[in-house]
Amino acid sequence: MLEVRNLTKRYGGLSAVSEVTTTIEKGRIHAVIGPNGAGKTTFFNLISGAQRATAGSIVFEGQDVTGLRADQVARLGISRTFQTTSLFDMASVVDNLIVGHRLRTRSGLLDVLVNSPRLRREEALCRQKAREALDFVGLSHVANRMAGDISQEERKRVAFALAIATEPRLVLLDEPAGGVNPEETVGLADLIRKMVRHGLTVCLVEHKMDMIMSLADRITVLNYGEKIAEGTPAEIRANPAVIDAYLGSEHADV
Ligand SMILES: Nc1ncnc2c1ncn2[C@@H]1O[C@H](COP(=O)(O)OP(=O)(O)OP(=O)(O)O)[C@@H](O)[C@H]1O
Repeated sequence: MLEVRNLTKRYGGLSAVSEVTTTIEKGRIHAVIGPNGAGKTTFFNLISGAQRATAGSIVFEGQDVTGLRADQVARLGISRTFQTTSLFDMASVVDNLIVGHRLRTRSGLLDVLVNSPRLRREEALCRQKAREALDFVGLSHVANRMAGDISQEERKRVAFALAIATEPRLVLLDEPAGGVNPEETVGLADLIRKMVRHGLTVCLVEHKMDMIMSLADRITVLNYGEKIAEGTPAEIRANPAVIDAYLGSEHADV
């Protein structure tokens, strides 16, 4: 589904991502792990079009998407979440979703000024999509709550809803279980499995090893921007290069 070849991002002398080649298979859960500063977020930024690669290529469903802008990548069917979810705290959860969705739809300023039929159609569609997405992530009951009043775990679920509201085929989740307790982590892992059952492909960055090891079909390990290992959770757990990389960091819990 996604073919990444020799992907590289350099900042002056530092390679945040260096010659990374990997394939994300359709209908799977693919995890990207690595110690702090390994290049995981930069890798996501490159795929989602938030940053431009210095070298290498990214091909999504046969189409070269290298160098496309984030909105173009989103329209082609790749969406993402961020480590921290920025919401409008004084607006309702459902309105946050509508705004998030509208940012990726097509009405221009002119449509807004003349309240065009297209705008009204899009508004109705956005509201429906927002409701569907909230229902999917199990948040219908907080739809009308102010976003500032919901829990960290519910914010994580809103992030998922924002990502799926645009009907992507590939979703990139950046630390989907960051800052939530173990019980909530299990709930979020279940939600990720549900996304895959509904036809989505998921790639995630996460520090919580228990979650990754039970959830991922395949794991790519980055260290100092380079891919040092790739395989099933069992293969990764037994890989000496991975153990070395983690022992040299604060995360010695592979
Ligand atoms: N805009 C930038 N300018 C310069 N260096 C950067 C920039 N963004 C990231 N880096 C560097 O690139 C490397 C990779 O950073 P990145 O944030 O991708 O790592 P990460 O694996 O996501 O880390 P973490 O697990 O802490 O989120 C780090 O050394 C970081 O300092």
